Amino acid sequence: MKNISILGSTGSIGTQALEVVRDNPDIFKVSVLSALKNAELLIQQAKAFKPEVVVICDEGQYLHVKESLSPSGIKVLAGEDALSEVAAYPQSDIVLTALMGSVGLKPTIAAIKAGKNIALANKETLVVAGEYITALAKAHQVKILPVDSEHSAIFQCLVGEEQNEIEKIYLTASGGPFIGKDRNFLSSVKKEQALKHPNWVMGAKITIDSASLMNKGLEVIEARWLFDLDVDQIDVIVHPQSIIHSIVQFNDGSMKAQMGVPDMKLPIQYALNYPDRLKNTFKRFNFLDYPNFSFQKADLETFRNLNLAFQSLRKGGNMPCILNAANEVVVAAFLKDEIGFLQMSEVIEKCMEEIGFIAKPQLSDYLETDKHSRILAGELVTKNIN
Ligand SMILES: NC(=O)C1=CN([C@@H]2O[C@H](COP(=O)(O)OP(=O)(O)OC[C@H]3O[C@@H](n4cnc5c(N)ncnc54)[C@H](OP(=O)(O)O)[C@@H]3O)[C@@H](O)[C@H]2O)C=CC1
Ligand SMILES: CC(=O)[C@@H](O)[C@H](O)COP(=O)(O)O
Ligand SMILES: [Mn+2]
Repeated sequence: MKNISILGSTGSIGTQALEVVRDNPDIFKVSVLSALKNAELLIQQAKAFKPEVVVICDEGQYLHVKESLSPSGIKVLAGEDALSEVAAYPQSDIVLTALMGSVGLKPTIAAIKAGKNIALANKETLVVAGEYITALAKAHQVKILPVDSEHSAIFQCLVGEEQNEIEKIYLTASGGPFIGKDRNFLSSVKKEQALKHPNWVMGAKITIDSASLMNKGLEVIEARWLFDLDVDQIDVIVHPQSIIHSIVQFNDGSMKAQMGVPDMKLPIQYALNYPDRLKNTFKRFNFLDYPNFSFQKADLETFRNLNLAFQSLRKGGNMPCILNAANEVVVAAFLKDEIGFLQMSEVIEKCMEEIGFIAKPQLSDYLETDKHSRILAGELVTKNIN
């Protein structure tokens, strides 16, 4: 039996992970669940899956969750710091980081230090501090098992290829809802349009990131650290069907791709039960449903975020951390109709120009950079509103 902690259990990845657990009661048991503010769903999940402890980060809802769960004997903790406490929960074998944003960094560090393997959905952690996290995982001999569909694809392609050299990888991108659109069109798009991802149903933040191609930018940085690649070994190819989840090209030119219908339950299940595959009833791919696969170049002129992410990775140091923090602020602002779609890149670029560059950041530098970039991005958003 594998004991799983799910940080962010009420979100898109968290709820799908619980479906995987529900379908495999002899294999998985839940130790920890957490939510930011969705107390009702957290209570419902706790009653159904009977973890030992739950965290409600919004402290104002602590009493409600505590009272609702008191007959069950489930321990209830509140506040963001409690995430790091439960990430190190002794009974758990693996921590699924399904939190949204750089808030995932500290609990991931706590889990690694406690020797837990990480099923990593929270890509922002590797974007912010990839060098630090991968070195820490190595030092503590813990595995970082990718959940992100593209990285799970690469990871699966690399099984049995440990001795072989990767020439490059291709991360596939759907292109999002605005594929083929120009900047004139993008200047007036609203969140309702941006939230309509063509192939995946996901949380709001990552869905906006997909629409702006920032998601692919974050994934390029995530791949650099997960697979120890040079930035020039990572390419993005737009594949609107999202069937081929990503591709590895080896040094003999041979390419391996992993494919299947878009369904995050598969990479979640693969990470949680790695290295063994589990039989399931997920929808199977049918070639005849897809007579045409297509591929195209990513439009980096129109979708500047992807370019900014590449630039940040080339520059290194705390630059991806600046990019990520600014992006989290502008996406939240766009979701509140406070700024336009194209202005998101403008604010991020300004933060990358103005926040102090640190070539070799320590953990404290990442935390400070995250804070400063958020403040500046917030000011730039406010200036834009007034
Ligand atoms: N959804 C997907 O298909 C994919 C997601 N990912 C990555 O996985 C991560 C999660 O994505 P997704 O599930 O879509 O996101 P959601 O927004 O659907 O869920 C986020 C979860 O984290 C909690 N949460 C959000 N903010 C905070 C915070 N500040 N403090 C504590 N808890 C918080 C939410 O609680 P509450 O519900 O109470 O708000 C919820 O449980 C992201 O990093 C995303 O990029 C990667 C690949 C695919
Ligand atoms: C499901 C998943 O892994 C997402 O990150 C997905 O890749 C988003 O799609 P695009 O960013 O390619 O539009
Ligand atoms: Mn992805």
